[in-house]
Amino acid sequence: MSAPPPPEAVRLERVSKTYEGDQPVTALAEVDVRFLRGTMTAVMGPSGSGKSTLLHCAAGLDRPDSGRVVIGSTDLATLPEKRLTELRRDRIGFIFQAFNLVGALTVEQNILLPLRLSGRRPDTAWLAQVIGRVGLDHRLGHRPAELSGGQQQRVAIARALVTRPEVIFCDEPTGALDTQTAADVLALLRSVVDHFGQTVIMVTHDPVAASYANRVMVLADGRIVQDMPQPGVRRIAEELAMLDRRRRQQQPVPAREG
Ligand SMILES: Nc1ncnc2c1ncn2[C@@H]1O[C@H](COP(=O)(O)OP(=O)(O)OP(=O)(O)O)[C@@H](O)[C@H]1O
Repeated sequence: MSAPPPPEAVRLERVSKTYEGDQPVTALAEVDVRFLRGTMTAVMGPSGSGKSTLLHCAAGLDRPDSGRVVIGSTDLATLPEKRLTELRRDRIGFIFQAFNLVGALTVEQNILLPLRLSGRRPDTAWLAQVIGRVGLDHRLGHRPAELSGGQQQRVAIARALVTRPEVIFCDEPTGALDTQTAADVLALLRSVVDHFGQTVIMVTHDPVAASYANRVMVLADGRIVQDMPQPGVRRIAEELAMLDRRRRQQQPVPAREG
């Protein structure tokens, strides 16, 4: 019998990343973190604190200098480039601020693209469920340019869900949207966690967006300095303001314990 899957969808163990150059920058410094299955985590922190680097290393888009990234039971360091590409295609979903839809394809073709690229047939029942959930039933034949920003982001979410990925990485998924549309998209992401048991890891600057998450992590200078279970908007805003004050006074920010 094979071992049961680990409770976490993604695990980072002492992950470090330095960008070399005239003045090397340590973007991540021995980051240890686990993201449990069926949860939504917001990753926050000031500009340059390492959020995108963490997301890219965790998603296998970039390799850390040291430490391990494990998705499910797969240690990414053990995979050659081709297998890593396949893993990203088959087991991970991406939702970015720029929707990255293909303009020449219809909504339906965009949603099905990841399956086409991996030569897999769509599971029609699942596809119908995903399209229904994102509310795009009546838009399948349209091209992205004919849709609003919120609708385009819904297409990107459906495209990220169609392969039933183990984890969905989002980078400012609501950055380009107005308040109401952002709220709709966040509620949708929340519902895919609650209804489909997906794992969502979302980088955001917005305390309101972060308040949809089960957990909010704050990075500063490449380290996790705060890790809060279900904080409200007010607590998140206070933490960020305190961090900002400390940075302006050039006080060191203590790393979280544990
Ligand atoms: N390709 C690169 N070459 C050199 N330095 C880089 C590179 N990418 C990122 N950095 C540096 O690493 C640090 C962390 O960058 P990162 O993009 O992860 O931060 P971030 O928290 O996502 O910032 P933002 O909120 O502004 O997007 C920053 O100091 C940045 O300047």
